[in-house]
Amino acid sequence: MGRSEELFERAKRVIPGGVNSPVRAFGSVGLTPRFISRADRQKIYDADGRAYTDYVGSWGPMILGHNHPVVREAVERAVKDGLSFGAATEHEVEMAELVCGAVPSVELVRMVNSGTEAVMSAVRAARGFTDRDKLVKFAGCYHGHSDAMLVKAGSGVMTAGVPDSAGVPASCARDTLTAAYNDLESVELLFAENPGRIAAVIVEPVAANMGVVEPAGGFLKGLRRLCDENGAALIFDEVITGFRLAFGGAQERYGVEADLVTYGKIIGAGMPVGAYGGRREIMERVAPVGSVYQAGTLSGNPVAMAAGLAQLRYLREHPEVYAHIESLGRRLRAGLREAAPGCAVTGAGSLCCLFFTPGPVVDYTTAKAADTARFARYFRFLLDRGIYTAPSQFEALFLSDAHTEGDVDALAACIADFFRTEKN
Ligand SMILES: Cc1ncc(COP(=O)(O)O)c(C=O)c1O
Ligand SMILES: N[C@H](C=O)CCC(=O)O
Repeated sequence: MGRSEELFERAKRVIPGGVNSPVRAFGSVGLTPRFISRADRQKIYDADGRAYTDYVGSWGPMILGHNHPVVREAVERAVKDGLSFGAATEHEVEMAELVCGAVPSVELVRMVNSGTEAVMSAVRAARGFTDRDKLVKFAGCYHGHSDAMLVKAGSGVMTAGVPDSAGVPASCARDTLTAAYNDLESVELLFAENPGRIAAVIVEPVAANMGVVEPAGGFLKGLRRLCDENGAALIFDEVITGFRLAFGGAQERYGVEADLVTYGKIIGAGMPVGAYGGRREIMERVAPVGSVYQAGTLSGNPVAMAAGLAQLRYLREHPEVYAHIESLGRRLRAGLREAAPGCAVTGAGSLCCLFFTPGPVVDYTTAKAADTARFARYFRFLLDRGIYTAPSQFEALFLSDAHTEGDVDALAACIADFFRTEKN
């Protein structure tokens, strides 16, 4: 038995399913999860000392690659001053100034500890501002695990066999309405059926939790128009896309401004951080200015802020990072189209996905058509050859500045081998 197997057996005795987040359990690919002991640049190393080229990047935060010296040194400096004060710090001011300076629609921003918290709080702010209860989300989009968001959710929920999660009271889910991604008519219909009752429409501007699904031309602008016409707030969940698809995120890339935006992952550089922000008049409803209550003992933690600030400053000062990961994304998608005949290849910038269905994949239903048993065989083939990708069809493949053209060519070549092996 290898060390990962041993650790998994121990873990299962004391942690539900042996993991602290379900997708990590490798359940949908029928394997024992690898326990990771360290990571550097584009490589991660498991407890048995095996090296893998990593295309998960901690699910997005590691846009510069693992263990980047600029981030590591900032953390080391911050740690020397103490781990947490439960009081305001200069780091938080700098972080807020940086985010507001990067994203025109964000006039005020509040730091929290995860993407889940960011979304939950943004939704509360939208409800407080509009004095309405209902919310529109899209099937297959994932916005963390707060009760109201576990309705037709993406990510691990798509493979868990509990599409809407047990334990969510019907009263919490009742106000969550679901529309189809890339289908403006389905949103129009919900507005028509619920006049004056919808507080917000929340969307992943590029859906990256049902595999990767790009917004069709006009979809995001159409959502902007529908929200304006109906007095609802438009919330972009940029937990994955923020500071990844451009420094100003999906809003910059697609030229659409949201009323509220949520962040996580990259702004924490690997530390547990989230944030929500947006128009001043909405964010001024948040306590202590307004009556929408939201708080956090560790929010704006100095060590986490130091890590996030170091990464964001580096990104702001090195636009060539975006040029590099964009070009890697294009190269990988081209390689996959050649390597994987009959499969849909999707993505935007440094997010990519290979769907085991011919596609086109445009929403939850078409994503769900993927052959997950075949995906599991593909995943195992890659893992055996030292390539670590997300252990589920319904996740993204993340590229970082540490990846090279050689890495993505090797990945495409390995996938081509898988397809050849399958034929024989
Ligand atoms: C788009 C999106 N929103 C929200 C979340 C929730 O973030 P967290 O896992 O940090 O709570 C995630 C990822 O998990 C995500 O991908
Ligand atoms: N899709 C999720 C985040 O983006 C995967 C991370 C997790 O659930 O552990």
